[in-house]
Amino acid sequence: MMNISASSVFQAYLSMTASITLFKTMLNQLVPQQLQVYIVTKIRSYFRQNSSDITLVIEETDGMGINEIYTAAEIYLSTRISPEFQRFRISKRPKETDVNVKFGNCGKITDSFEEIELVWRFVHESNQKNSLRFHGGDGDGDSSEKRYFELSFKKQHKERILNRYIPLVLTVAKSMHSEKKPVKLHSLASGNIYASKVWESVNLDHPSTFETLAIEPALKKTIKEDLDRFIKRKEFYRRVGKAWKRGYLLYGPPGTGKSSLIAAMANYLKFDIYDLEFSSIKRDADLRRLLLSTKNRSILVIEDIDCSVKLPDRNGNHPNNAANSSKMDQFTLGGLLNFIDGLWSSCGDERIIIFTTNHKEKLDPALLRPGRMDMHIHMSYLTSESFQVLTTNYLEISDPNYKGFKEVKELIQDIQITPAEVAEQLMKSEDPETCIEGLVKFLKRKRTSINEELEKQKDANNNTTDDDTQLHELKRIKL
Ligand SMILES: Nc1ncnc2c1ncn2[C@@H]1O[C@H](COP(=O)(O)OP(=O)(O)OP(=O)(O)O)[C@@H](O)[C@H]1O
Repeated sequence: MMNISASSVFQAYLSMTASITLFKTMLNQLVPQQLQVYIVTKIRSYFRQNSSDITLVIEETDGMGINEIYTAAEIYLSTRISPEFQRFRISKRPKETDVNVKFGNCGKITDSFEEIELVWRFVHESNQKNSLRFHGGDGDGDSSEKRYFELSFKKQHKERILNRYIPLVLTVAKSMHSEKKPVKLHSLASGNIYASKVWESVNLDHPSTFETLAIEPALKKTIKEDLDRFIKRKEFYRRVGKAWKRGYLLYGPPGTGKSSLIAAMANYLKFDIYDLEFSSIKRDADLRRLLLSTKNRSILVIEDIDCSVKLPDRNGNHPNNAANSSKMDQFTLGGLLNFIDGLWSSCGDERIIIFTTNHKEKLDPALLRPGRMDMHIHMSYLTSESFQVLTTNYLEISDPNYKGFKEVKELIQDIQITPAEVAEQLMKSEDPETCIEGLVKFLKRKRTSINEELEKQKDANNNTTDDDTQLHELKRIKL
C-alpha cells in the first residue's frame, strides 16, 4: 500500500496552485478579454445545451428601459427557490411588511408547466472585473454589468412557453407585486404657480382599515362587497362596453370618517390614491394632463367638492361671471365630467373615483345624475354599534357591558356626536375607566350646551310650544 505523507500532499497542492496561477496569467496576457468571455460562454453553453433544447434570453433591459419579463421572472422565481440553495439575496423596502428573498449564487432553478420541464438560470456578467460568473449580487449599478435570465426547454414547446407560460409568469408576478407594494398617496406638487403641476408621491401611512372603521356594520359590508364585485368584473365591464371604473360619493358631517374610509378602501384594494386638489387647477387642459398621468388600479379623490372650487355650470357659465376670461383658461365642470365619463376612464382599467362633501345638497345636480356616481355613501354620526368598534380599537375593550358603556350609549342616542369627537376622548388616558368617565362627562356637557342653545333659540323665536317631539327633533341638530 502506498504511504502518502501530509507534506507530499501539501507540495502537490502547492505546485498545482502555481500551475493554475501561471495558466491564468498567460491566458490574461495572451487572450483578449472579450475573447475570454466568448470562449467561456461557448464552453458553458456546449456543456449545458442539448441540441433539441432552446434557450430564451431575458435581459434586464431592452436598451430602452426595464424589461418587464425580467422583473416578473425575478419575482416569480423567488417562489421557486429550492431548499438546497445556500446563498440568497434579501431586501426590504420601507413600508413593506415582508422580507424579499431572491436567489443568489444560482446553479439552476427548475420549474414545470403543463408537464414541460423548464430550467432557469440567472447570469450576471461583469466586464469591470474581467469575468463572467453566475452571481446573485445586486452589483454597484455599473453600466458594464449585464444581468439576464436564461430559460431552457425542449424546442417543440416553444409556442406554449411563449404564449402561455410567460404570460403566466407575468400575471403571477403582478399579483405578488401588488400584494406587497406599499400603497402610495399622490398629490399635486406645489411650487411655481406658472409651472405645470405634476404628481408627487409618498407612501400612504394611514392605518385605517375596514376593521378600524366605526361605521354601521351593514354599511361596511355593503361597501366591501361592492368593491369585491367591482374588482372581479373585468369581463363584465368589457362585455357591456363600459369603462372599468366605479364612482363613490361620500357625504356627511366633518369627522364622520370620510377620509378614513378612503384610506381603508385603498389599503383593502392596495390601490394608490391620487388626491386631486381642485383649487390648484386652472384649465381643463391641466386637468386632462394630470388625469392621464394617473395609473391603473388607483383611486382618484376629490375632497370637499362643494367648496374646493366654484364650479361653473355645464354651459360654461361661471358663478363669478367669467365673461372676461377666455374659455381656454377656464376649468369647467363639463371638463371634469367629460373626463370622468369619457376619455380618462376608458383609457385605463380598475379606476375608482371618490368625491367627498359635507353638503350634498349644495352639489351640482349634474354630479349626482344616476350612473355618474355609482354609490352614494352617507357617513353619519356615531351609533351604539360603531361606538363599540372605537372602544375595541382605542381601549381594546370589546365587552358591550363594560362599566359606563350603557350610559354612553344612551347619551349617544340623545345627541349627535361624530366618531372623531369620541375618538379624541378615548385617547385622553391610558386607563380605560378614566377614558369612559371623561367621555360621559364630555357627552353630558355637550348635551347641556345643546339644550341651552335650543332654549335660546326658542326664546328668540318666541316659541312657547311644549311639544316634546319637536324639542327632541331640535336636539338632533348639531351645534
Ligand atoms: N368612522 C370612523 N371610524 C374610525 N375613526 C374615525 C371615524 N370617523 C372619524 N374618525 C377619526 O377621526 C379622525 C378624523 O376623521 P376623518 O378625517 O376620516 O373625517 P372626515 O369625515 O373625512 O372629516 P372632514 O370632512 O373634516 O375631512 C380620523 O383620523 C379618525 O381617527
